[in-house]
Amino acid sequence: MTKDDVAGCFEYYADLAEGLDAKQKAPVSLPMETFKSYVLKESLGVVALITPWNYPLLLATWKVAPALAAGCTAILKPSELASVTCLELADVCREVGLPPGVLNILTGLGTEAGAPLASHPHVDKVAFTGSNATGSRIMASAAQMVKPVSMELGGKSPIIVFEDVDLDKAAEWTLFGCFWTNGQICSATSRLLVHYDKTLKFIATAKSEGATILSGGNRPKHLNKGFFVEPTIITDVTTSMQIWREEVFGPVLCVKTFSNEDEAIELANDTHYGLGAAVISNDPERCDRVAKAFRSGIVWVNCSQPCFCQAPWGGIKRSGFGRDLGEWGLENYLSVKQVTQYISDEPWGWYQPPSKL
Ligand SMILES: NC(=O)C1=CN([C@@H]2O[C@H](COP(=O)(O)OP(=O)(O)OC[C@H]3O[C@@H](n4cnc5c(N)ncnc54)[C@H](O)[C@@H]3O)[C@@H](O)[C@H]2O)C=CC1
Ligand code: BAL
Repeated sequence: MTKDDVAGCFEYYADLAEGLDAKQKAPVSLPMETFKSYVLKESLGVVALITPWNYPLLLATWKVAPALAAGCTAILKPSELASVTCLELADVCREVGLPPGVLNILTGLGTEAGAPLASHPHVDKVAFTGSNATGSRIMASAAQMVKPVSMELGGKSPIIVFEDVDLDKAAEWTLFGCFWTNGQICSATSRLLVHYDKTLKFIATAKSEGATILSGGNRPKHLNKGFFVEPTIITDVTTSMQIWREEVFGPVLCVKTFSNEDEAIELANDTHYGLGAAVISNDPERCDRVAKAFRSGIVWVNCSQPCFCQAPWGGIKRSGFGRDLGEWGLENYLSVKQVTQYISDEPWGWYQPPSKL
């Protein structure tokens, strides 16, 4: 899946790059006829792209493709846990004729490679995807030079399942939304809010489909080595518990019940994060209401996790700011310059001409 997504993302931004020239010199309407003004979109310059270990190539591509499309020179610092595919990407870029120095890969530890890169005075912008703790450190060092940053951080995303749905479909999206790629997804919908009436049936369905209910959380018996955790579903959670509030970045789904729409929305939004959120219901008006009420950057209706490079990706609150993907991802690497011209033949008239007397 990743290779196709990577190629698709480069193709998408190649198209947007071709369209950029036509967007130059967009006129700005002014209230005075003696002036005219237009806007230039210019590359930000040298950008540092710092990326995490999950989806190492795809998440790097979400930044490299728009940065190059915007005309930036990029220094990509991949995760020290998963750098190889990014080095391969550099080889491909060289093979297809990208001029030397336009894309640079800097491997190494966060403290030894990432931190000096982020604080380097010749870096014009830092685009970061990773944990909140690292994002906060990068923001603090960038602030010393008033350097722009964009932050794609963690989440603890909710999925609300209303009582009017087909249970099998809801169960599939709920499991996919949390357990896909072992839950190592920033936007994993790991807090399930399910209407009370459906709870027992929902759990029974999940049981019949082989999920581990109220037990998981252990190392699978047949895997003695490595970092494996059974898919885990936890009920009887309170909203003050760590498991409800903090990102696990693993296959753990917390379940709470609600009795009406307002309560579901309140529980969904009761988090410092605001990346993804999902609603499952057969009532389109309710889906619209809930989509508007969610405090998040991404909303999925009757699904969870689909991701298209044409649509904006990113969060609010402590999930970050700025957007990857879509035309918004390109804007991340462009600055906006106004050019305003005085077009009248008359003098400006601030200084009165000397008296003829
Ligand atoms: N919002 C989004 O789109 C996404 C967010 N994430 C988040 O990423 C996290 C998991 O990724 P990790 O690699 O564990 O995150 P991490 O924050 O530990 O590392 C991310 C990158 O930052 C670098 N780094 C570490 N310390 C640094 C420092 N002091 N200065 C500069 N760079 C430094 C690392 O070497 C790595 O390249 C989760 O919190 C997840 O939610 C992951 C994917 C997508
Ligand atoms: N699904 C894109 C990468 C992520 O959410 O971690």
